Amino acid sequence: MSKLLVSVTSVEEALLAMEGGADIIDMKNPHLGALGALPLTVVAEAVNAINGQRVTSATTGDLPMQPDIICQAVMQMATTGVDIIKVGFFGSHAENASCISALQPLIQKNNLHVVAVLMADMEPTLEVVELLRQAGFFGVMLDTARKNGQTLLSHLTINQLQNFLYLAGDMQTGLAGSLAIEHIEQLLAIKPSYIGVRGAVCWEGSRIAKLCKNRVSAISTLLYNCNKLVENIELA
Ligand SMILES: O=C[C@H](O)COP(=O)(O)O
Repeated sequence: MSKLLVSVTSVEEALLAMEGGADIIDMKNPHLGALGALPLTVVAEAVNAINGQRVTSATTGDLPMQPDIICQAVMQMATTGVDIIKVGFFGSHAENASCISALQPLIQKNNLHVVAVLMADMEPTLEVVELLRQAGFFGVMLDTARKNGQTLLSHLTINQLQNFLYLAGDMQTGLAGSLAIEHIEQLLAIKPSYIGVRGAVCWEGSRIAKLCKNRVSAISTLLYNCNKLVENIELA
């Protein structure tokens, strides 16, 4: 069963997303980029408001791929009590690899659940997925760095996405990148752990507009029905 991750910008939106049926409440500031970070105080308040009723995650920002900067951002975000910390990998393979090596001991020592976000529109190398697995990352997801009307599926085919999920092995997997309601069915057929959305659940489909609870409910219901369909096809 694939789950629904919804990115929110405030405590108010976190509660609306939960009421609308989101499984993972993801704290993010879309005004500051693809993975813009919210202030730690806002993340901590939202985590308290959700109070264990849903899994929470938060992004550390569109940061330069420098190990000290990335490690510091992760440790700061960990102080909020959020369940999952999402780190964007925006660099070359070598830069990404050095940040993964630096994060490995932090993840192990502090038992952190870190999800790496790879950018489908920045030609990520698939070798990085194996490095993440070996370093003890909790998960890996694909998103798009440029929110310019193109979607995840403008950059990768379903077969390429399926290969990505296969390479992730037992890590959690997420697919995102300006996804809309019409993408859900084909993506659920390849069974990622979760689908991530922001723009699709905001007024007028704009990721910087306010979150709309009815849109969250619509996608959540669609996800439920598609999951059931996939299950029934497998049983038949
Ligand atoms: O983590 C998921 C994202 O917030 C996706 O944002 P988007 O749907 O606006 O590309």
